[in-house]
Amino acid sequence: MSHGWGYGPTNGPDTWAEEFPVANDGPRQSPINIIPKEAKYDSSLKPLKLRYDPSNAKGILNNGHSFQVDYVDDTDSSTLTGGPISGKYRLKQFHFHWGSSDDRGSEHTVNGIKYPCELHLVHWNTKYPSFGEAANQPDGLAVVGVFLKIGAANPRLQKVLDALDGIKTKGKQTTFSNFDPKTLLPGSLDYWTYEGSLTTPPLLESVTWIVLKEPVSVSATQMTKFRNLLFSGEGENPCFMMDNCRPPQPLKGRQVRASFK
Ligand SMILES: COc1ccc(/C(C)=C/C(=O)O)cc1
Ligand SMILES: [Zn+2]
Repeated sequence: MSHGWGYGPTNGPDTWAEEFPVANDGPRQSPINIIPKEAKYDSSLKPLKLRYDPSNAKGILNNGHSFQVDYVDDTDSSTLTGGPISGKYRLKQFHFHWGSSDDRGSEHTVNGIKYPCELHLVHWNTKYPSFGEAANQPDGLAVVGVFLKIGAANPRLQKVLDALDGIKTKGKQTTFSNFDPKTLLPGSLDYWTYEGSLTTPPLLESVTWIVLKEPVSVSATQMTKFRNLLFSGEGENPCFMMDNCRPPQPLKGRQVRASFK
């Protein structure tokens, strides 16, 4: 039976370096703790431009580590431009990381503070022929991170949360159509940016991170729906999906820039 990486006591983030040495040796691992006072305002940073076609949404999948909403990415109809990046990056998927309680769950932290959940919108650089090729390039990926903070129920999340009952176990997927992920973003697109990596194996150091300063809301009841997913497959011992978050990694001299004063 494949052991495989995960978030448990025997296969969690502290064990990943056994199969993926970059976990410990890499100079640009993610996530990180963001210290706003140490971020440098960069007036050359452009505003983010996110243009998504809702009809590109194609499915929702429980991948055994999180769930992801996948997008058709064979044209430039859902793209990220501007911000710290050059050129055009296509939306591939979005997914979340969350905790077992409302005091933890995000991967990035701000002054050491954890949010209960973090959304990642994954994009790839169209100067490369595919996501797979781009994922192996230092400027191949751009991930927009959005913190979720406990508050009023977020109606923008509901369509995603209502789909989770259909993908409870690892490997399950259903169609998921007509969804604009721009509706998940906060009012302000102010961001911090730094050069980092995927936060799950293979932990490729190909990500320009764009972490939004302003969180969006999620209610405690909505958070229970995330935690009702299973890491485990149908017919396996049930293991509820939570704390699927890698802790912050050493900054190793990297500069975090801010798009705002
Ligand atoms: C092996 O294929 C992979 C594709 C995507 C990813 C991502 C997007 C990881 C992350 O979000 O940290 C990993 C593997
Ligand atoms: Zn992620």
